[in-house]
Amino acid sequence: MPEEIGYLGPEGTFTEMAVMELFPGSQLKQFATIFDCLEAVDDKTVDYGVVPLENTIEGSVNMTLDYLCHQSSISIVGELTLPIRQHLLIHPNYKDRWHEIEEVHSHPHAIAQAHEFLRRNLPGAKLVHTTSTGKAAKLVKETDERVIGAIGNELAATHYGLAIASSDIHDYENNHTRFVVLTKEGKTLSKKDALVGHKVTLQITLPSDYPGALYQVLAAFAWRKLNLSKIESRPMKTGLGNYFFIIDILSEPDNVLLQGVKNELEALGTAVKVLGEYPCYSVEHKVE
Ligand SMILES: O=C(O)C(=O)Cc1ccccc1
Repeated sequence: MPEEIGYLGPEGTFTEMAVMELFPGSQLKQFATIFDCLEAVDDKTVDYGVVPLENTIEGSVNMTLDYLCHQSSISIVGELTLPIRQHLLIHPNYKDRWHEIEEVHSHPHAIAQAHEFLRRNLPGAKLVHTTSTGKAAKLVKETDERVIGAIGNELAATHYGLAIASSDIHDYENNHTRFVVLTKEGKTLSKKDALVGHKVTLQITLPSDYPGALYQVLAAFAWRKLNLSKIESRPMKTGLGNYFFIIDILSEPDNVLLQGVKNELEALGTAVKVLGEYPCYSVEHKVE
C-alpha cells in the first residue's frame, strides 16, 4: 500500500505547499482541521501528517503543540520552514471593487499577519475566521452575490480561479511558518535536499515550583554548550500557574550529550518527554 499523507486542507493551503515540497507525488488526504489531521496520525488512518507548528508573527500553533504534549504518542519526524506571502483574494466578478469588501475570511493566523493592511484599507470589513486559508478561498469562489474577500496564497488563487486584489499584504516581510511532519511510530523522513540541520524537541515538566528550577534545567544545556533555538511555556491545564516547557535544541539526534542532559534533568526530578528528533528543511524560493 502506498503511504498516505494527511494535511490541513482543502486545496490551496500553505500546508499543501509544505506537503508538495516534502512528499512530491505521494497519496494525500485532506483534513478540515489541524485536530482532525492529528487524530488521523494518532489512530494511524494516515502514515504521516503535516501541520503548521509556529509562525514568525503569531507564534506557536497551540493546537499542534498541545496535542503533542498532552494527548498522544505521535512524534515529530521532520520540519519544513516556508516563506509565507499573504494576498487578498476576491471573486473575479468583483476584481476592480475590492474596496467594497464587506467581509474578509481566513485562518486566524493569516488575518493576524495582515492586521495593519486590513485596518488601513478595509477598516469596516467584518473579519471571519476559517479553519484554513484554502477554506476561505473556496468560500469566496462559491459566493458571488456579495463582495467578500479571503486572505491566502497564489496556489489558492489559481486553484479556485480567484483574482489577487492586493498582493503581499502581510505586515512583516520576514514571515515564515514552520510545518512539522508527524507520525505514530517508527517512520522517518527520507528527503535529502534543502536540509539545513537537525533538532530535538523536548517537553520538560519541572518537579515543583521552587526557586531556580528553570535555571537548573537551562544550566544542564548551557554547560554542555547545547544550542537552544526555542523555549516556550505552555499551561499544564491542571491549574493556574502550572506550566511545562517546550525546548528545541539544535542538535543531531545521536549527540551523546543529549543522553547526559536527560539523565541530569531526571536526577533533578524533572520529567523529560522527547517530542521528536528530526531533520529540518528550509525552502526560500519556490513559494510565490
Ligand atoms: O490555512 C492555511 O493555509 C494553513 O496551512 C495554516 C497557515 C495559516 C497561515 C499561515 C501559515 C499557515
